[in-house]
Amino acid sequence: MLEIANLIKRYGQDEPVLKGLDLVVEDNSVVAIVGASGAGKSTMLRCINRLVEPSSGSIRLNGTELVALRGAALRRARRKIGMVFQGFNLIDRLTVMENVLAGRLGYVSLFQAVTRRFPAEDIDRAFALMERVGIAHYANKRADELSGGERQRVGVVRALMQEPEVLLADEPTASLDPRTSEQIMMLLQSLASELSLPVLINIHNVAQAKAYTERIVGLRHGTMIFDGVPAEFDKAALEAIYGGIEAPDDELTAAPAGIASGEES
Ligand SMILES: Nc1ncnc2c1ncn2[C@@H]1O[C@H](COP(=O)(O)OP(=O)(O)OP(=O)(O)O)[C@@H](O)[C@H]1O
Repeated sequence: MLEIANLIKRYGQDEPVLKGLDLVVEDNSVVAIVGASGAGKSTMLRCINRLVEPSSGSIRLNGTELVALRGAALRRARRKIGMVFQGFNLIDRLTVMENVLAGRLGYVSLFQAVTRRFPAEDIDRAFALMERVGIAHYANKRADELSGGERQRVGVVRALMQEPEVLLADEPTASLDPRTSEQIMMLLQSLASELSLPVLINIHNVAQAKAYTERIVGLRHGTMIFDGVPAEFDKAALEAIYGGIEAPDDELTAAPAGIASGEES
């Protein structure tokens, strides 16, 4: 379970970008974080994995306070936080398997990492996860030979190799076509329940947030102004969050293509 309490982040002397956020995400729960550009979505995710230092507040992951951690304790805690990125963040010249095994770097010795002698159980786990998301047959392909959707699956598997206790996805579908985006959202949704993980997804596409998550959190200028189930996310909520500027009307109604067939990949 992820528990965020009174999280404040101020960059320099500027007005806080996060103004006292409270959010509890249970295991097995997929939450979409929506909000206009600059609302603080990325800052929130980055505070959780401590790529950004919170100014104050508390972030607890399964009881461990992350905000207080330093040095080796912080490195150990970071292993438990899986991250999926908009741009995939793969190493192009390495194979799929090598990229996936990078998720184990926090667990193996420097010698094992440099000589790429990963334990057999890591290789087994890598194959099992690649099989699960449908990329096992690409294990020896270079990452830059894959399509965007395949690359994002590699990114997801790499995050899962960390044996994370929470999965954070920052605009994971923004570089993908609509159909592939839906497949990745469905995958994240299924993995949350299969692995009993809390999953937080920053996402601009409100229709996808509504279709593939069970809870939507809306940020505006660093304050949470909506927290509810997709059915409650109506035009008024959209207006409140985006100020009527950014999201067109059909954001709420666009029917994702994959839903009708229930397909995932
Ligand atoms: N390193 C930084 N230093 C100073 N200000 C920053 C820094 N990172 C983000 N900000 C500011 O914090 C605010 C929130 O940014 P953030 O990236 O968290 O928003 P966002 O909701 O993720 O936006 P987007 O949807 O465009 O990614 C913005 O005003 C941004 O300019």
